[in-house]
Amino acid sequence: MSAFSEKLDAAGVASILARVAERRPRVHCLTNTVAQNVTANMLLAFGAMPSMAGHPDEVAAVAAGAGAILINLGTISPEGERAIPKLLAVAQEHRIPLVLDPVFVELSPLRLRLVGDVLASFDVLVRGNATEMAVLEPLFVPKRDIVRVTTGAVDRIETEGRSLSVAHGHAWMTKVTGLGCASSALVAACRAVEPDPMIAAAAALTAYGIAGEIAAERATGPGSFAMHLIDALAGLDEAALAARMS
Ligand SMILES: Nc1ncnc2c1ncn2[C@@H]1O[C@H](COP(=O)(O)OP(=O)(O)OP(=O)(O)O)[C@@H](O)[C@H]1O
Ligand SMILES: Cc1ncsc1CCO
Ligand SMILES: [Mg+2]
Repeated sequence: MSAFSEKLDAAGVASILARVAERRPRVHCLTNTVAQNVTANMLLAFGAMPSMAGHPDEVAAVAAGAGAILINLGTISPEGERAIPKLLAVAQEHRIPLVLDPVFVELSPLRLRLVGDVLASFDVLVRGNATEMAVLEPLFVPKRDIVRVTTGAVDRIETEGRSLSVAHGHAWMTKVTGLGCASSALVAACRAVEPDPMIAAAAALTAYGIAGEIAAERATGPGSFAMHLIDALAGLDEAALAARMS
């Protein structure tokens, strides 16, 4: 069956951003040591609230009140490995949506096993780059209803029978570490306020990509781009979205 291709307009993106700004959802992030800071700052610029606790004996308590949970395997440690089943249990118990970022799953059997554990869980969306998502293709075959988000020059958002694409962003987004990890956190923030995970992912990546385009016009290289990206995301409004989505 061919996927029905959908489109989200500026008003649709703006309404999800407005919900984030109004409800300020907390996104609990079990994420890597490289991307923690940029992820937390990007969530704040977006109007969401980051929490990054990772101790396996407290992570369930901290995550229990979150609007969404992000699991990122980038620098997975033995402690992080112990925290993952706690997060899956709390997500299940409190019906908290999950976003999985399978960083470098192509590099180790441990990561592939952990991805399998997370995919067996309730309401999970996967966001990775093209290499990561290609490696996971066999795991998705029996679970076609999982929402799969593959980022790159054009982001593809897919699930059984539906697809969306987002063609915004700038190549400098690949020259600052952790900006993919931060995109997964923004998807989680939108998922916290939007029940349709496909629309949530499209809104987050459209806003992020347009902020990237605005930042690139103000920056002189990857370093200043990172700073301007945070500012542009914080200043995004419906007029700026509409001007670049037409
Ligand atoms: N060539 C490009 N042009 C425009 N935008 C891009 C390009 N490549 C990536 N992006 C954007 O950059 C963001 C991060 O995507 P990317 O696929 O680079 O993540 P990643 O590989 O997981 O990154 P990292 O591992 O460094 O965190 C996405 O919002 C995506 O749309
Ligand atoms: C460089 C790097 N190594 C592990 S996680 C990470 C951040 C980008 O995914
Ligand atoms: Mg990545």
